[in-house]
Amino acid sequence: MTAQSSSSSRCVCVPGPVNVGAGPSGLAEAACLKEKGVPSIILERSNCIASLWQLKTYDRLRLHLPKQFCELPFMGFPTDFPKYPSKKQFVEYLQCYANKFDIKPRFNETVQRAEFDSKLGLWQVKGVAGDGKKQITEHVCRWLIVVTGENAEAVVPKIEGMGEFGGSIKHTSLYKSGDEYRGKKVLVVGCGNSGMEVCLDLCNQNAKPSLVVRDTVHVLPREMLGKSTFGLSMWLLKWLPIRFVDRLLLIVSWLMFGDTSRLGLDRPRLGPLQLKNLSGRTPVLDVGTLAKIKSGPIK
Ligand SMILES: NC(=O)C1=CN([C@@H]2O[C@H](COP(=O)(O)OP(=O)(O)OC[C@H]3O[C@@H](n4cnc5c(N)ncnc54)[C@H](OP(=O)(O)O)[C@@H]3O)[C@@H](O)[C@H]2O)C=CC1
Ligand SMILES: O=C(O)C(=O)Cc1c[nH]c2ccccc12
Repeated sequence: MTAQSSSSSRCVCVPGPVNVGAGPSGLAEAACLKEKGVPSIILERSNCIASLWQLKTYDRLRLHLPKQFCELPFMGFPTDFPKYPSKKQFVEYLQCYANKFDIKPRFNETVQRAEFDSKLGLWQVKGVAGDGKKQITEHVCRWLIVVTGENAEAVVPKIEGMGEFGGSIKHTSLYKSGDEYRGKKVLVVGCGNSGMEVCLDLCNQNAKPSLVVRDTVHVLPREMLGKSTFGLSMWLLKWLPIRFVDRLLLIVSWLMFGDTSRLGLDRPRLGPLQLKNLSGRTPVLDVGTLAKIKSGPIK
């Protein structure tokens, strides 16, 4: 026990790895370990699995890639799910997955610190649970696996005049639907997959969105010739060099969209797949936004 009466602390030895994060990757990895007979625990700061999906995404979200590319090991999506499952379906799938592999994360426990003792060859992982009455658990283990994802923290840029701005400013992680913006003018900052889709949603709910684009961007159709652009790209990469596949993607995109720079969307010099490989920047998969930019409702 610590000196403070408002907090308690204990130490537990974990026979296998400690995983931080109960998102899709954390669940997949815990299931793989279980299949090999390795016990592990998951510490999750939120109160549910896949918290980003459940709590911080907009209503109209669907997978952008066909379901066969998004399934976790040892368990496919139900056959009656559509090609591009909805957020609700994806979460339902993850819940079934956790049940099937009997994965029970320790919810509401935030990892605050992890230190490796090189003499003992052990990690000491500090998990803090509870609001007022803090329960501190020091997990001692040989392996620590951080599975906290790429997009867990919202980034809100500091923009001059933000403080004096009379309207509301919202990060996409808090955006649910364009319903509350009906009839209003909305400036969407950022033209990644979220920004582009939020614009479309706003437009469909009769708001008046304008999109800020600060840099170049590759917008590709979600499907080409009836095949998913992602699937087609991966298949072509088996036979052709990446530069050639990029060429093909850009030619088909040009045939489908025309010259996107006429809409204010200049393309990077590198092709979409090369850019993804070199910088991690993901191409935007269009689900109807470009047509609305072209026809006028999105500025
Ligand atoms: N259905 C699906 O499967 C979906 C998947 N996603 C995925 O989720 C991940 C996160 O996507 P997303 O939320 O779009 O975030 P991203 O990081 O992909 O995009 C953020 C965008 O905001 C721009 N930006 C950042 N700061 C500023 C600023 N101060 N002024 C102007 N522009 C700015 C960035 O520009 P710059 O490039 O210049 O930095 C970039 O274009 C991605 O991997 C995406 O593919 C997202 C939505 C739907
Ligand atoms: O949506 C994402 O986050 C992706 O990673 C999608 C993606 C990665 N590489 C690609 C190549 C072609 C089309 C989509 C993708």
